[in-house]
Amino acid sequence: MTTPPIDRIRNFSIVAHIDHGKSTLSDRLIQATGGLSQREMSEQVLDNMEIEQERGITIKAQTVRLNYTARDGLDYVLNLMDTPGHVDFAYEVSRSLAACEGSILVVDASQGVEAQTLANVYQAIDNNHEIVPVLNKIDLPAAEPDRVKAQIEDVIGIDASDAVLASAKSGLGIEDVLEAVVARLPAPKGDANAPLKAMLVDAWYDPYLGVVVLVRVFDGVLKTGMRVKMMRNGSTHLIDRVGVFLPKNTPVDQLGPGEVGFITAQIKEVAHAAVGDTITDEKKPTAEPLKGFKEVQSVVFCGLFPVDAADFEDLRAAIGKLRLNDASFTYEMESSAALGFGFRCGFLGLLHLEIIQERLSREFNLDLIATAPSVVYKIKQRDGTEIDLHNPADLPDVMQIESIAEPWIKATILTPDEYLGGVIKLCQDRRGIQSELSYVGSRAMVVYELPLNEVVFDFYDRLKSISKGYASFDYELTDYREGDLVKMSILVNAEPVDALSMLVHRARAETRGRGMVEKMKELIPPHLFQIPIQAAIGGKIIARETVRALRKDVTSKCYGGDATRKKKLLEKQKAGKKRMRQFGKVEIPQEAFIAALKMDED
Ligand SMILES: Nc1nc2c(ncn2[C@@H]2O[C@H](COP(=O)(O)OP(=O)(O)OP(=O)(O)O)[C@@H](O)[C@H]2O)c(=O)[nH]1
Repeated sequence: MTTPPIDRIRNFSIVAHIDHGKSTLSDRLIQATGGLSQREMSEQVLDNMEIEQERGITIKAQTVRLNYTARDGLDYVLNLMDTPGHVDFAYEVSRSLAACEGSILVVDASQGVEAQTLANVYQAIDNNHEIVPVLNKIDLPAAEPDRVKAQIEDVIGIDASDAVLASAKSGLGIEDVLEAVVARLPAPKGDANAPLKAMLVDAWYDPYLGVVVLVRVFDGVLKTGMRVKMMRNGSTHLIDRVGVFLPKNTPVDQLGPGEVGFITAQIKEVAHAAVGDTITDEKKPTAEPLKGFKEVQSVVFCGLFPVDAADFEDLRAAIGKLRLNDASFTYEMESSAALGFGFRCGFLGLLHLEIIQERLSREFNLDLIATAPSVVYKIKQRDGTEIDLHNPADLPDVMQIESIAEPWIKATILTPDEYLGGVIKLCQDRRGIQSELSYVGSRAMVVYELPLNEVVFDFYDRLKSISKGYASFDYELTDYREGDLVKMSILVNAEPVDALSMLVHRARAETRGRGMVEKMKELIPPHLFQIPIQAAIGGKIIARETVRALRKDVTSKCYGGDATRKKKLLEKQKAGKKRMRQFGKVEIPQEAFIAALKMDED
């Protein structure tokens, strides 16, 4: 395969809200350009991780090279860069966008513009992208292309008069999309004779190829046998393979300016290939790296402990494996008085946390207890030092603390008008400060400043239930603000359960404390003695419930002497016990840890 002339290359990504049809459209584009047979089409190609398919969301950016003969009779190479749709992976989105010259904006013609559409399309505009709006799902009776066109112009401020009408499902308008990419998106620019300058767009571990690095070449040429240097960490590597995805990986001789493809270079760990880094020729390096490299930082932390302490080594191995393929996930060992040995893990956001947790239990068969998710607090101490606190259990003595600051976000929520009241109440309850309220057709758009701490627990679930699933939500971190934050402990039978301690705002402590002890009361089974459950700030009890004493004997239900039935019940009880945790004299079921953190606030 030879290098295409640069003016016949188009690099583009697709930005869309979840469910508006990005994956279906991508598959159609691949099919229409001959990359896939009908049979291969039956499985969506770009979303290839099991959880991605189940949840229908895209996590890792992938890319495909499409060979397209346009209506002008010329052959083009179109590189479609897939981007993750969720805010947790915003940095990966921004790198993918920086590797392209244009975007297709997919909007569901029956739904219209959503919060994530806005966030993603503004990012594309910031990257100077030319944007082709595509109204998808026009096969639906509820499709209103004219209204949605007007909405795109109103809200986003881009010309939508020549938006492409398409149905990724029926295949309608797919060729128009390809023609629009060729005609309306600019070709890349670059100098083949300049020193190599390529962007590391993504990296992942492949069981056959090892660490695979997705690159976009800006200047110069990448070839097998070259020694390259990662400009940021200074490491050098011998390139042993250069290729493109068609979508199957296919070797090529070289990648020139404007091209997108992959390399392998016997890199040991994905963590050694930092997204956003500049790759150059070791012998003839470029003078300046590409700008905008950013270290990805964990935003949400939580502890993960095996339910059965004997599984600790398995957990260590599983976490190590996941980390091989996900450099944005961090961990270190942690020990808890209540839960024994486990790991303190850092995530990009809540969805990322849930995905990792789910993979650990599903792919590695581990029963885990997750502690309350926590954000990173900045603590100023009286002696003038500052610390970043990842774990509420490590909070220094109050006497040493000068102030505590917490991260705040700017949240954009779009909701049908009838749920606006509920949405506003939720934001107010979570210490939100309203900064904008406007209408986009019949939908309201509210922008709130919110403490991230109030969002990490169950904000998203609450928002979905208040709006019957119709509200959409997006956020970005803005700043750190000092707050009146206190550490709340939960005591079960007078013993603090460290895994449940958390920092809360003083004004919210009582509500949250009461919610937690009520939930715990429902979930802790009666024992032979009564069990007080308390929430406390320092020595002060702010909420209390009691689990009444009861003799628990499951076999009392079977009168008569059926010995096998009795034995079965006892076995069941034993299996149930394995999912319990012993705290002093009290056993707490695993679900209680998660449920205690979810609040009903109606
Ligand atoms: N009626 C109709 N349904 C469509 C069309 N395109 C996609 N869908 C359906 O809409 C749903 C979402 O489509 P996806 O392609 O998975 O959406 P997505 O935007 O990739 O979602 P993420 O991967 O989460 O970003 C699926 O059930 C599709 O079958 C279309 O043109 N018409």
